[in-house]
Amino acid sequence: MIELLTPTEMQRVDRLAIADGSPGIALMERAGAQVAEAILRHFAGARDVLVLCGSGNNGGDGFIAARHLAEAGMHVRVMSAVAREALAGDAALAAQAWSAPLERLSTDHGRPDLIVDALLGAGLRRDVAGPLAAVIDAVNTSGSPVVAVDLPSGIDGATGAIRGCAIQARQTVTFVRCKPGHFLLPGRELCGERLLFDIGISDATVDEIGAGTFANRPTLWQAHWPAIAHDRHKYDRGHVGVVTGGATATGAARLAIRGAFRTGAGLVTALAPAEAAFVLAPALEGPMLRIADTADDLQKLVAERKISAVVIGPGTGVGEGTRKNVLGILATDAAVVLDADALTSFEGEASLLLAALRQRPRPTVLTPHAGEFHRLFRGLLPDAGSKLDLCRHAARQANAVVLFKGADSVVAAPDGRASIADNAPPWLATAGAGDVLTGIIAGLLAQGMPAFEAASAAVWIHGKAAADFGPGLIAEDLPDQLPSILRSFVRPWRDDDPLRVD
Ligand SMILES: NC(=O)C1=CN([C@@H]2O[C@H](COP(=O)(O)OP(=O)(O)OC[C@H]3O[C@@H](n4cnc5c(N)ncnc54)[C@H](OP(=O)(O)O)[C@@H]3O)[C@@H](O)[C@H]2O)[C@@H](O)CC1
Ligand SMILES: [K+]
Repeated sequence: MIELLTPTEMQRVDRLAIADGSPGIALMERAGAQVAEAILRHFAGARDVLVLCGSGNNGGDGFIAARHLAEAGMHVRVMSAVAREALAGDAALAAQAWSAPLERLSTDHGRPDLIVDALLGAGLRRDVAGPLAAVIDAVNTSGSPVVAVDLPSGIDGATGAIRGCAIQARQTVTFVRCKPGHFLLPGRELCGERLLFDIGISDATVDEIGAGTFANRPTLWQAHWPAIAHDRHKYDRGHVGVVTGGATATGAARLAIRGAFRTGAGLVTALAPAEAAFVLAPALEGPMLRIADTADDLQKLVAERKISAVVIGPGTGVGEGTRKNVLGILATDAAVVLDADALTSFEGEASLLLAALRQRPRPTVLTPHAGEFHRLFRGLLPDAGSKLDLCRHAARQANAVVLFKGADSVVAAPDGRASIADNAPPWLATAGAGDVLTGIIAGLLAQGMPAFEAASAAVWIHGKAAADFGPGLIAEDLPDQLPSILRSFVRPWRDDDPLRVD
């Protein structure tokens, strides 16, 4: 269930399911029943429930949930945005089955134990304003917990944006598949806890849509996890090169080095300017050190040392030197991760970078945070668009995998696939965490994992490492969290494994 469907894709799935013989009202009956079941399970103590129903099918789900909750003994009031006669289709059928009176939608809610938000779901088409906005405001200030049906009203299911104003829910009950708006901020925050229910639409029906957006979960990428065969030596496990800054700026590269090493690269080499050698040498034990003062030196080392993946950017400085080094590295056969200064050095000269990327056949991952993303791609992408849309455009333009970092990190590939992560805790926003991330990506690329999967896996592992550690995390803690996470991806043991001793 890792596909994320936009409201438009969801409507297509809906139509396919109906054409295959599941009547719309049957789907709505199951959706409404699931909402009621979730409420009975999670808000069992609620007595007075207020259900707010909109004019479309989201409201239809609300009428059905109201019926089930009343049958279960709760005291239920229903407010409707329109009169019964003004409802159409399945929503009209659902309202008919609610025999108690309908109140007119107003801000006069009292203080119910629970409010069910069935005002707007996948059919949100414009910004919320006027009386409906006043109702949403009243709900948000009422102090009553809210269960949202499908989406918190006012959240755009495709983008996670607040359209005018939106409900802050305690829990959101959605159906079939989550939507990008459940994962992208601020939508994710307004959903509260997210519950996903099956309403009888088969995976085969969802497959027909050919979704290209996925929740970033191990099931998305674990089939590509690098296998560790016992007959391999360290050279077969990939060689990561990390370009470092000068004598006073080697910390970021050292974090990347540790991330790459812990991720399982067989060899890691610091590629450092001569002035940094005496600072770096005592700080490296397993990783090696080679001197590279120019782009030529870097190219030679990559070829001679058979370096399979290079990180460049953390701490390397913004300017001509880094620009030349990046272009030199991009001309090699190594997989490349471009971060931080490697991206900012092309501000205003993105065409130079894009030209080099477009003719490059090897895997490349760009890892900008929001500031770096907008600086690099300014003027090259549409003015408006969600983080997901912009990241996809950027990946196509750059012919590279783009990882747009943040609390809702998006990874997009040039072929249109994208993943959205939701597992990064707030304390992961700490200096140097991004440097470790570049090392994890390079460590996976060096071991042969494809770029989209490697970047997505690295984001998930990075978030999990931070969540496992907990508050108080500093970037230096992240690499040491990796072994316990990676253990779960090692291939299962076999009884006939010659090296197995238990
Ligand atoms: N997919 C599934 O599998 C299933 C989906 N189901 C459910 O159906 C829901 C989708 O239903 P939907 O398409 O009828 O849209 P919905 O969210 O009710 O909104 C449309 C109404 O809102 C109105 N409206 C729009 N924007 C507005 C605004 N800014 N401010 C004010 N009004 C606004 C719009 O009015 P109009 O634009 O016509 O003026 C129209 O009347 C989905 O979220 C899920 O809950 C389940 O029942 C079964 C299985
Ligand atoms: K809703």
